[in-house]
Amino acid sequence: MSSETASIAEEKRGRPEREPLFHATGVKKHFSTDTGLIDRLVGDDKSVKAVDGVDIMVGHEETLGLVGESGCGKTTLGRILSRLYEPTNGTLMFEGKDITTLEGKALKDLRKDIQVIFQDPLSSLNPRKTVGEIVEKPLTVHNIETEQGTRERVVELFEEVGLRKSHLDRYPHEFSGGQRQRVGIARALAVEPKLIIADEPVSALDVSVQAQIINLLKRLQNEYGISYLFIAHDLSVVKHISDRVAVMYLGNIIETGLTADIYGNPQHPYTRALLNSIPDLEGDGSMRKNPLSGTPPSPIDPPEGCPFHTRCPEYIGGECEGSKPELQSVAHVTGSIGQTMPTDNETEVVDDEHRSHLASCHWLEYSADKRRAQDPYARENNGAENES
Ligand SMILES: Nc1ncnc2c1ncn2[C@@H]1O[C@H](COP(=O)(O)OP(=O)(O)OP(=O)(O)O)[C@@H](O)[C@H]1O
Repeated sequence: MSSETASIAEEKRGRPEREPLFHATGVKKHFSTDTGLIDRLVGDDKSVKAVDGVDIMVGHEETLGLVGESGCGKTTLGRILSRLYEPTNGTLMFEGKDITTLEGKALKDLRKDIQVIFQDPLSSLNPRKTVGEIVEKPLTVHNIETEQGTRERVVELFEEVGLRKSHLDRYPHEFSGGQRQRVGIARALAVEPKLIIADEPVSALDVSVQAQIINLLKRLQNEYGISYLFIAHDLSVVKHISDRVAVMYLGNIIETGLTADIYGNPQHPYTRALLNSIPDLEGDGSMRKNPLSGTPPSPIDPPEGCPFHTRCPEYIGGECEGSKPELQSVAHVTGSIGQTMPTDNETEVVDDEHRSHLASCHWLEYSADKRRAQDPYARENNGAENES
């Protein structure tokens, strides 16, 4: 780490900010479909409800993992947060400022703070440019002057991400998938962003290369003080990198919490079923009890009430089909499963049936989230726990 990057992380840590880095509320993205005149006249809403009312926070220097089955809206949400898509509804607050409708120079400046890394770096790297030119471009676009000069800064960025100076004049197709992802990371890092939205950044890579990229992202987080929204369908990868996890289903966040809580003590039936769908690799490799079955309903016509009720193993009838549950803050779960069920910041003892009912009907947000997301020092305080 250069002294320059060390000071970036130190400067970010020293700021007395208490609000989350990113706080989005009531976010919706409804894609219109080509409906006929009659549908439009009778007001039949055939839009794709890709994101359907999401509240989400990302804290300073933290990694929030975003998981859920294919088509649940992860990419759409990531694109809204990075302002690549306009939200249909909702408010996006970044560092306490409303960025929902930024345009022109203000939006260009925001792009410096929020960068995106894509799953397929080949399609996001210009094939006609050398990788050196690709990494240099954001420095020139944003008029970023560095002490050592642009070319030397590009060399330094290459070294930061594990590439060599001799790679500078090669083209993207001359690299392996892992190396291309490193180029994508160097390009994002060039502008020293505060938040990187990483959309399935390792999904296309071999397992050993995945681990290298994850370790690289963690190291850069420590050096530069970056936050990540890490989108992935692979729950094992998310577990390794995330401080907190948000679980998404059919355009909604249905549970968020510290990684250890989500994986060790999931409360929502969907989270439990999703985790049960990972083969038990420490056992005999078989599926666990009650894995997910079926496929999600269409986001054009999501079910009334709890969107998961059509597949929920804990479905209890009419109540699940009533009003759509709200994400609720609940006390941190400390007991073993079934002994306690948190409700509205209180912990009360309930029987198993009541527990299932509550878990089915209330979407859960551990109150520990809020402490963490509002505390810029939380990562340092909790870092040791996460590494064990
Ligand atoms: N531009 C679009 N127009 C219409 N529908 C869209 C558009 N983009 C996404 N969708 C739909 O919105 C829903 C959410 O898609 P999205 O790609 O955000 O999900 P995802 O969780 O990222 O899925 P995956 O893991 O497969 O990438 C899907 O039903 C998808 O078909």
